[in-house]
Amino acid sequence: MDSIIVTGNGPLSGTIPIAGAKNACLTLMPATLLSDEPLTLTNAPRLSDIRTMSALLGSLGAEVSTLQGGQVIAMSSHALTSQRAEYDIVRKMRASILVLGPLLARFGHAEVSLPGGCAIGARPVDLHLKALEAMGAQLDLREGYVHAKAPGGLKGGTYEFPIVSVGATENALMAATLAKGTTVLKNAAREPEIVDLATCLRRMGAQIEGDGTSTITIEGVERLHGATHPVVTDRIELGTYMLAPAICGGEVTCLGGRIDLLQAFCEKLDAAGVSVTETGQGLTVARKNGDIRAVDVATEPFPGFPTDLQAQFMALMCTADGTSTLEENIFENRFMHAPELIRMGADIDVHGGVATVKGVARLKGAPVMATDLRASVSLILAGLAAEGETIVNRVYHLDRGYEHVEDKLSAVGAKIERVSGQ
Ligand SMILES: CC(=O)N[C@H]1[C@@H](OP(=O)(O)OP(=O)(O)OC[C@H]2O[C@@H](n3ccc(=O)[nH]c3=O)[C@H](O)[C@@H]2O)O[C@H](CO)[C@@H](O)[C@@H]1O
Ligand SMILES: C=C(OP(=O)(O)O)C(=O)O
Repeated sequence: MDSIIVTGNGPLSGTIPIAGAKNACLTLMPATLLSDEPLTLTNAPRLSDIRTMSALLGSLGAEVSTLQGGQVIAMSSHALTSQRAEYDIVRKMRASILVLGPLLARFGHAEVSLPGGCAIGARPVDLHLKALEAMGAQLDLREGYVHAKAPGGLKGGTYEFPIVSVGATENALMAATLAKGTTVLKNAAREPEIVDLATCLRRMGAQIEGDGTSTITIEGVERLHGATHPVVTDRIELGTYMLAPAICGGEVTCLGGRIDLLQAFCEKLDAAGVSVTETGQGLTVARKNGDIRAVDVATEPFPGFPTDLQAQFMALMCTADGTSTLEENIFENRFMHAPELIRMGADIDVHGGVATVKGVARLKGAPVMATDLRASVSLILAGLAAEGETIVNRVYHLDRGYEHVEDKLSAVGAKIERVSGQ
């Protein structure tokens, strides 16, 4: 297993290119199942999760080829051989459940393994299923699989999500594009990845209105056609790299970054004493006057502060001036980075969904264990600011969501290297 070794060595300077969004690409790829014509994605990120989704689509008989080093993904589902997503692949990645809606909508039946929980929470898929049932799907859970049928096809319906779910909104949105009649999704997720999916589906001929608001209306069409679509910028990768100069000083421009992708996060950075300037190139980030102030944060669905940046923001708060509270409202177990940050000298107290962080003068390097994707990168950020060497183990979590992290950070002056394990 590979490890990443980070040695804190002062201010950073330069540019970091931000990739296309993992979480957009993972829902855009299953959209290919809705059509027998090719779907091509450009600006795709080069990540292990994307390879897992390619393998899943391949197991269904889709043709998936990657071009330009992985930045272009060309897919075709004209000769699908299976509508069954097997546990062996699904268990590797929860986003696999996103093939359910498209398969059911196009073929009238599908079997998809239930993904199971993961380190950050139980993460049920009940809302995905209820939204599909509102479109007439008949569902049966047997032997760990969802067996879904829609004899005669899905029919438009109205479904109000009891809580905001990104994945359930995506599954329902994709399914509704081929349902007969009108579907209205209420209390829908508003994340930029939902807007990106709707934009791509419209390019494929879907009729969708209201994406980006909490009510999405979809008029079903007979068939969707091929399209080429550029994946939206990864706002979580963007926010992560914006925190690098905030944590160790200097000035970094994140190429392709936009404030509207991360408004709530940028406001918290501003309150903490970090300036963010939007230019034609992207976002330029630097400390305003050297000091970082403690700032309270509560995670919320978009447009609120993203849960996927909570761990990284905690790394910043570890050496802030004062005490901050970080409230996690999306996942029940998303503070696993806290004990590892404590090993690096942080002062953090976790009670239920709230972490209280008292800023310390300096973190100290230590061997630490990555427990999930965003926890992993928070330890790297902490390592950039720490005295001495931090060794982050189990970096396979990191490779799910960050391409070439060591190259991107080295390019702005960080001392970071990957060490291959056996
Ligand atoms: C691949 C992808 O895009 N992943 C993102 C997506 O995950 P994902 O789509 O899985 O997250 P959701 O928005 O669905 O989850 C929000 C909350 O709803 C709960 N829930 C969800 C579905 C359901 O059927 N029942 C239910 O109870 C979840 O357990 C969680 O507590 O949005 C999350 C919230 O922004 C991000 O952290 C993930 O990075
Ligand atoms: C939680 C995340 O991803 P996933 O939903 O794929 O587990 C994430 O990207 O931070």
